[in-house]
Formats: sequence, C-alpha cells, structure tokens
Amino acid sequence: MAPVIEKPRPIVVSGPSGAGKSTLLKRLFEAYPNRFGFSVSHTTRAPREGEKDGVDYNYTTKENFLKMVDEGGFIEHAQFGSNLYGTSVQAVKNVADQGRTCILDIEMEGVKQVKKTDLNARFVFLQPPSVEVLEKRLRGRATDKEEAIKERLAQAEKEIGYSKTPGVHDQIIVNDDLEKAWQEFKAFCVPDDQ
Ligand SMILES: Nc1ncnc2c1ncn2[C@@H]1O[C@H](COP(=O)(O)OP(=O)(O)OP(=O)(O)O)[C@@H](O)[C@H]1O
Repeated sequence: MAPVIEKPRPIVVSGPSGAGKSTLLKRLFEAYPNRFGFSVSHTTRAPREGEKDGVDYNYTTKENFLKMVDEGGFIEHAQFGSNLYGTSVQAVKNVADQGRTCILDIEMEGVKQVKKTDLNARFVFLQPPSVEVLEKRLRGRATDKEEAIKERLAQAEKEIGYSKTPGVHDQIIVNDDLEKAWQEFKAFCVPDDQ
C-alpha cells in the first residue's frame, strides 16, 4: 500500500493589531525558509507590469469572483476602491499540496470563517499583555494615525473577548517578553523541531 503522506495543517495566526504577529511571523519565515507559505489571493484588479497570475495574485473577473463568494469559496474577502480581493479555501489547500504549512494571518471574522471550512487548521492567538501595553506599542510603531489607533484598540477589546470563547484557539500566547513569546510560537508552529 502506498504510504499516506499527511499534508501540513494550516496555521491560523490571529490577535489584535499590534500584538506582534508580523514580528513573530518574520522570525518564523527567516528561521524556516522552506517550511511555510502564504496563500495566493484572488483579485479583480488588472495585473501590473511584471506580476504573474497564480504567483502574485489569482486574477479573475468580477463575475467569477462574485460566483465564488456565492459558493462559499472565500475565507475572507473585501473591497478596496473598485476592486475585490479575497483568500480562497482552494488557495490555502494549494500551499498544503506543495508540502508547506500555510500561514493565515487573519482577524476574528476570518477565524470564524476558517472554522466553517474543511481546512483542519490549527489556531494560535497572540495576546498583548494588556490593552495599555498594546496602546504603547501601537504608538511606538508610529505607523498609525490617532484615529486608527483608537479603532485598533476598540477592535482589540472585541478580539480578546472572542479569544476567551472555549475551544476557539489551540493556544494563546501572551506576547509580554518577545523571546519567551518567540519560543512558544516556534514550538507551536514547528512542534517536531524542539
Ligand atoms: N514583546 C514585545 N515587546 C515589546 N514590543 C513588541 C513586542 N512584540 C512586538 N513589539 C512591537 O510592537 C509593535 C507591533 O508589533 P507588530 O507590528 O508585529 O504587530 P501586528 O500584530 O503584526 O500588527 P498588525 O496586525 O497591525 O500588522 C511593533 O513596533 C513591534 O516591534
């Protein structure tokens, strides 16, 4: 009988804006360059010079995009300007088919959507030590305007509230000390290399 090769389960990383997702994911990709991947998004915008279909984006028509929405093909989708963008369930499966663990860096609504699919994902939540610390980090990052910071903090309260629902996450990592959070994050994402 042919050996059953198990496909790597996708990992859903969520947490309030400023919790440290980008910081930890950057480290993860640097430490394990061939092990992880991001899914290729769909878009209705035209390809720009040098962009490749299926690599930079899956380019599609508005009609086809909306059909996929109706069929439940997207984990999340949004409109920016007059263009539609989305992460399809199939795009996540394609990463697993290439033998890589697909990383989904998404927010609460996306997490709920993934739970409705057959992706069999693992869920990790990055939690700031407190909302006060989160506010300091968002200000320290100096990338957001005052209005955006207020919105992010309000959203953070909702995300943290939802994260307390039993069974939603496989692990919650409090990002207080970065080194400690990194060790926990690495252990979750690469359990066979500890
Ligand atoms: N443990 C930590 N201690 C102190 N500062 C930290 C820690 N972790 C991250 N930071 C800093 O907090 C800020 C927010 O982190 P980061 O940009 O990684 O958050 P994020 O969750 O990716 O946010 P977004 O979802 O908005 O992209 C950054 O300036 C980062 O350097």
